[in-house]
Amino acid sequence: MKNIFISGKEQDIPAVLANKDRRAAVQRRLVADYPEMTVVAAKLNIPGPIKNNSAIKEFFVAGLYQLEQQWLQAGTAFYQKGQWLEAGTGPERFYLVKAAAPTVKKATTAFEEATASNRLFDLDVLVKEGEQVRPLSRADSSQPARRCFVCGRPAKECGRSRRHSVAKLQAAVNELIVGALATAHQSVVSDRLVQFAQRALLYEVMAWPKPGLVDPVEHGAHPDMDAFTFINSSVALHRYLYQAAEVGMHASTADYPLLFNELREFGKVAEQDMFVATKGVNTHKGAVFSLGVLVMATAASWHKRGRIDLADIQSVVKAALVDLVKGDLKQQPAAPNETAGEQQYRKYGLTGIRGEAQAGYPTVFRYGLPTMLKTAGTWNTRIVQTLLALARHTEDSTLIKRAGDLAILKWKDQQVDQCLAAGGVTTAAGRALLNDLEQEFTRRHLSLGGTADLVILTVFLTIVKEELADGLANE
Ligand SMILES: CC(C)(COP(=O)(O)OP(=O)(O)OC[C@H]1O[C@@H](n2cnc3c(N)ncnc32)[C@H](O[C@H]2O[C@H](COP(=O)(O)OP(=O)(O)OP(=O)(O)O)[C@@H](O)[C@H]2O)[C@@H]1O)[C@@H](O)C(=O)NCCC(=O)NCCS
Ligand SMILES: Nc1ncnc2[nH]cnc12
Repeated sequence: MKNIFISGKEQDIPAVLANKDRRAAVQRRLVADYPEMTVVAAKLNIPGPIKNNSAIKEFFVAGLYQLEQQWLQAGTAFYQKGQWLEAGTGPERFYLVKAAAPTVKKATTAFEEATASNRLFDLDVLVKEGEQVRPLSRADSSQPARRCFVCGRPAKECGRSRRHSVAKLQAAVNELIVGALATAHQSVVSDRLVQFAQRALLYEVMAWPKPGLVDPVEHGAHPDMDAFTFINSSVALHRYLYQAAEVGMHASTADYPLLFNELREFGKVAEQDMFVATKGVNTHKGAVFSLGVLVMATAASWHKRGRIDLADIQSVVKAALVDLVKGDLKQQPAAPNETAGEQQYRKYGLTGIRGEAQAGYPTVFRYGLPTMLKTAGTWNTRIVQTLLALARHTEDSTLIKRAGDLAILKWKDQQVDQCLAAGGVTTAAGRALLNDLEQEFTRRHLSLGGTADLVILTVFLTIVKEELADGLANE
């Protein structure tokens, strides 16, 4: 296990005593200046000479975030009134809370007792007694005394008798902080994956020109939606994307097909959320499925490896979807509300999005990602160039459905080849061809809806690689 105590500046007794005086002065001033509020002084009990470093500071801030959530949820008004995060003597923060001191004390004690690592917090609730300011004790409100985080006996007993060596105390604190930070990192990574996924949804619709797709300039191939419909849809998927990240992040089993079944139930609700947000228009049906799968797989892979590894993310997808085609698509007579994907499987044997997904999105990994990673310039340039690369290699079931004929794939490939040969979006000649093609798709009511989903997945993985790969390694 990592040892957090290898860094940090050792403190001597005079430094600790001087800090105690400084704290007492601040507390006296706050209590005098804000008589209508209760003052809370937050610090940590860190035994030994090292009392602050980046891990200790991060632990302190993450813990107090939980305390603040607790107050917010209880409807308790509060605000911060100064903090010393960098102090060598340990991080400290002061709060003003709009509630009676005994009520605040109950809440802070509950926080200190909520988890093993929260026992390291020392939250003083200050009251005025005559001219003196003193912290309320747990005994004042008949609450159980603080317990030692090494042996569970009353902490005062262990402290007075110096029952445990500094090395032993530090080892216990180390274990608590390392464990708590690993949990905090999980929720930071989940939050970031959700942000990346929503950025991917929004970046894709922003890029222009995109033949057969909605962009901010034109949406002739999709008259029932525009860029604003996509904003509504992307925002509505927030809760689902977080659920997808959490399913992967807390995977207690490598039974990935089971995780996929769990995700799919959330996905069905998300699809309904999307239809409510778009007033019945299908903006992101394919993306709900595919982006949910990738967010879950990225979280599960990070949880397993403690770092970002694109090849491993792909193998988690393959493991999770191992039975998708067999389970979803069966050769059977046409059903009344058959989807385009089901119909194309029955008529042509095409496995569509399910086949692509089950194989671990090979089109994204083989064509999308390499193009996006090597294309320089703005996101617009990278996305449109990637759209072309993906379109060239995708059997887009939305395109086939709109054309009603498989021959459309050959025509699409020829058009894309011409654009790419002219440099795609990176040259004036390529852009002219792209503009013409956008008009042609509109005129013929053709769509590249399935390819758009693969663009979204590629943007997501690119952001994961470029913004998460080097940060937040889960040590
Ligand atoms: C597995 C599902 C995706 C379900 O598939 P389903 O059988 O319901 O539908 P499919 O027809 O197979 O395709 C679904 C969407 O997948 C996208 N897609 C198609 N081909 C590919 C491909 N090769 N690679 C990647 N993605 C692909 C495509 O989505 C885009 O197109 C949408 C616009 O198309 P459309 O709705 O047809 O709209 P219009 O053409 O405008 O309609 P008309 O005007 O003609 O009426 C756009 O939204 C893009 O996203 C396909 O649409 C999954 O949904 C599923 O499992 N469903 C079952 C329920 C469930 O479990 N849901 C939860 C999922 S976690
Ligand atoms: N920009 C877009 N236009 C049409 N369908 C899409 N599905 C996902 N993105 C899309």
